[in-house]
Amino acid sequence: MDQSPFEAAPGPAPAGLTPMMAQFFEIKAVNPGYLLFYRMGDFYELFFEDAEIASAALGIVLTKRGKHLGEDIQMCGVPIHAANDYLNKLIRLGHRVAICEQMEDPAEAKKRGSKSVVRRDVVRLVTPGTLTEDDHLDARSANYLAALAMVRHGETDFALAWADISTGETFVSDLAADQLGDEMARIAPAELLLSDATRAALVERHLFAPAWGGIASIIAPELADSEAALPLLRSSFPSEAFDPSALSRAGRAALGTLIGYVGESQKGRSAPLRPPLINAAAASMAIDAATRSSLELLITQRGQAKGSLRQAIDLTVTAPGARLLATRLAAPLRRADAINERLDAVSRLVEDTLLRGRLRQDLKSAPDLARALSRLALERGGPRDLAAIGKAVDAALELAQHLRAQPDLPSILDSLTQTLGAAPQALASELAAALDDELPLLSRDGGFIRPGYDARLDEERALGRETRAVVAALQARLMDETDVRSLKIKHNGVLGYFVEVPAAHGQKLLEAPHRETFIHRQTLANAMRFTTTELADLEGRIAQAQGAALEIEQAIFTRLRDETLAATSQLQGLADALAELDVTAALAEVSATRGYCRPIVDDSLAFAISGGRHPVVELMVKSEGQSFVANDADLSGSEESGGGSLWLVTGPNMGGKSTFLRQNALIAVLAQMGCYVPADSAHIGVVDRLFSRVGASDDIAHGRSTFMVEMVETAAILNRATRKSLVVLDEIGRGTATFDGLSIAWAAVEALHETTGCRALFATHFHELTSLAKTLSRVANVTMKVREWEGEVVFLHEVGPGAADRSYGIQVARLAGLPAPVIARAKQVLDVLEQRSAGTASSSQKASVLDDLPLFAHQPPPAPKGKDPVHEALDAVRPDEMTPRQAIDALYQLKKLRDDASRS
Ligand SMILES: Nc1ncnc2c1ncn2[C@@H]1O[C@H](COP(=O)(O)OP(=O)(O)OP(=O)(O)O)[C@@H](O)[C@H]1O
Repeated sequence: MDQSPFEAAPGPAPAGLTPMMAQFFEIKAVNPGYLLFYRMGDFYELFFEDAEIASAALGIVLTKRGKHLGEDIQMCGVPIHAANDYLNKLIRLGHRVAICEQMEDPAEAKKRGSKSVVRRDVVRLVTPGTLTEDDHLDARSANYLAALAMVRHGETDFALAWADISTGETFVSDLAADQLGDEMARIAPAELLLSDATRAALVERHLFAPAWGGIASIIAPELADSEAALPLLRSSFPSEAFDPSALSRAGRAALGTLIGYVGESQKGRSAPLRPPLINAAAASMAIDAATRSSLELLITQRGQAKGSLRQAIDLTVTAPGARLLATRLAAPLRRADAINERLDAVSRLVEDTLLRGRLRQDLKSAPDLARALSRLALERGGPRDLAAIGKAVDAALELAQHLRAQPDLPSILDSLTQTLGAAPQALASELAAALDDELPLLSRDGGFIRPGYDARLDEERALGRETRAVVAALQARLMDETDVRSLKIKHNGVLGYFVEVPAAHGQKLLEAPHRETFIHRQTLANAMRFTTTELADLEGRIAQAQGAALEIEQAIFTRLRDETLAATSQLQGLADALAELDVTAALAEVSATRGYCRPIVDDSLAFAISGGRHPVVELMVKSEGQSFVANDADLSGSEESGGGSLWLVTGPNMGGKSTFLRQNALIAVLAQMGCYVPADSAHIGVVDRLFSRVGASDDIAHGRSTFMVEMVETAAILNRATRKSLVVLDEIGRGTATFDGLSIAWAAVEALHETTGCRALFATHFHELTSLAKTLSRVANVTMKVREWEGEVVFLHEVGPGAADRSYGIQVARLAGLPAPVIARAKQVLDVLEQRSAGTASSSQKASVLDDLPLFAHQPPPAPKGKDPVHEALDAVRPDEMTPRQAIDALYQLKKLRDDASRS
């Protein structure tokens, strides 16, 4: 884990150093934990250990530069023009970088004396959570910096503040200890700030997830002081809409930490953070980390986007739209009215294909307004960012026009129309008038202001052009005077303007009379270069005109940037509206083109899906030219009946159990994020918490076996699920001995039914469990149907009532390519085992088949039914009739019986 610059006090620089090294050490000391990119001319150079780390990480050469305390100084460097790529690589590898620039022209430094060092300072700390450049960011994902604070006494233990400084979105939420993991999984920050004390407390309470270690930055405790945070928060969010004193102490501390860190990393430039949204988490469906991973909402369990729900339904056409879609997918709503409002908007665009198409077409031309704005605010933006803002405003106005022409828009579309229609047209017109068609990335490159926009600029440019014409005239004159037809006036970065003649003519210019005019500069193999006083003078004038033009352009850029930033909050609102319209239209597109239906969402305990499909597997199966088999599910219940229903799903491996389980959980997620669902019809009572454990895997890296993981997760479900929750569980208890597993599964089903009353799907290979349907009123058995054909098993992927009588594991093993002799032997063993459990195998049969298999031969017999011997002995005890001696004997006898029983 890295330290941040807040932690260590600057140490003294070692004595006997060159002035430059002294400067290096001084700067390095105030930025511990960062690789120092030390600007030297056209390079960033790294020294000592930084150089070793960077050269290894970047695969660049490690060299030496001078000595320090008798040892070689290790050094490596990256050229300025490629620095962004290298920076990107280092950040991705988990390093943090301090960018140290030259703060003055080397000529200035020289004026102070030949030994004086160019002034340098760190202008920016680059960390995973504080990135803003497009090169460093995934356009379609948010990049959150989070800060976690803890107060020991108070109503809430923890608070989390998080922000994406590339867009300005800011949030703060009070959290109870058991919500921490869920929220961190939802937000998935790139960097987490917390104090050492907070980390220690989390570790002690087993709340510090191992994955957080890789993103944590430890900050000094002062930074997390809730009282010191108040004035900082007031000055950072002057808007009246936000009152920091309304936050909890932990909330203030978390947000204060975040703001302080952002300020420090940006070295005084202020990120355009928006007034924070408070406690937004409470409005969304709780989904814990294991459920997110099991359902593969944003990425698959292998960490890939391909195959995730997000990828399947993301038809957005803009990057901000894609980010919002991911955010909504990660946080489905839990208020029926809010969900229905979203569904109304989607529904309108599902019905109106023409409008949807037109909106999506226009949205395509809307650039990433929020990120452009953020870069401008952080003084990292260029002409292209200004142009992007102008284009986004134009697109917004166009979109508003289409929408305005529609009668009776649903409330969300109506308010989007208002916001889009109010886009600052004057600003966009100004930007369009000022900015040329082709734009450089950086304003310092100049040449981005349209001719005709600024009279003074045009004048300077004309002057530049004129002087260039004068250069051409001078070339013609010199040609005549020297009679060298091949004489040319050229320009390069080193010499500036110069006269060049082929080597054969060089001598001529070195001699009288030309040597009066031509001053020799350079001799090359086949050319000779000269200058003249007139040319030097002209060069000065050209440079001056260029400099003057650039200065005017820079001033115009600054003015346009300031005008744009003055509209920051309006533009941020506009960015939101564009993203929301994109998401709404994209969800409508998915819904309309894939045959999804609008779900009925209310506050009941309904969960009735007819013809449900898995949104991702369906695409996959169809791409292979097959059809997906739709299945119904009905887990509906009511308060009066004691809660929702529980379906026990049995069926062979590969029969489609996992797909069926997951598809129902995904349908709930889609419905509550405000999307249509892959089904013929769906009625869903809002799910407050969703739990899914399908396809549990080992967590060996963290020292937990499959079984342990499964039990920890089952415990979390049984402790946290409510009547309004949806629980989807696959094969609980399979990771341990059969009877243990069965009993745990049995008890879990009973608890879900009797205590929790949630809606649940429970897949199992323990066929014994299906008898629970006889005793528990809201438990029903369903099975994945299969057909046997010529000894082969055919999976129908169809859910029907009833329980499976066998698992077809051996058939699946054969499909998987297990060698024929192993399959044949397995069949033999299975036959005997089945007969034995049915009590029909003869002892000679058992002996002949199983003797070769010690593993099976020694399997313990099932525990005898009826009372256990300890209970029987206890029943027989008559304490009133016993002598003390007999009582002691009886006690010893009981202990022995107990020990015997536990051994057998
Ligand atoms: N409803 C369906 N329609 C068409 N194909 C399906 C359907 N359900 C599942 N499949 C196909 O069957 C494969 C196996 O499904 P799934 O993983 O759900 O089986 P399973 O019963 O959970 O198996 P296991 O118990 O081994 O985990 C899927 O990858 C998919 O290709």
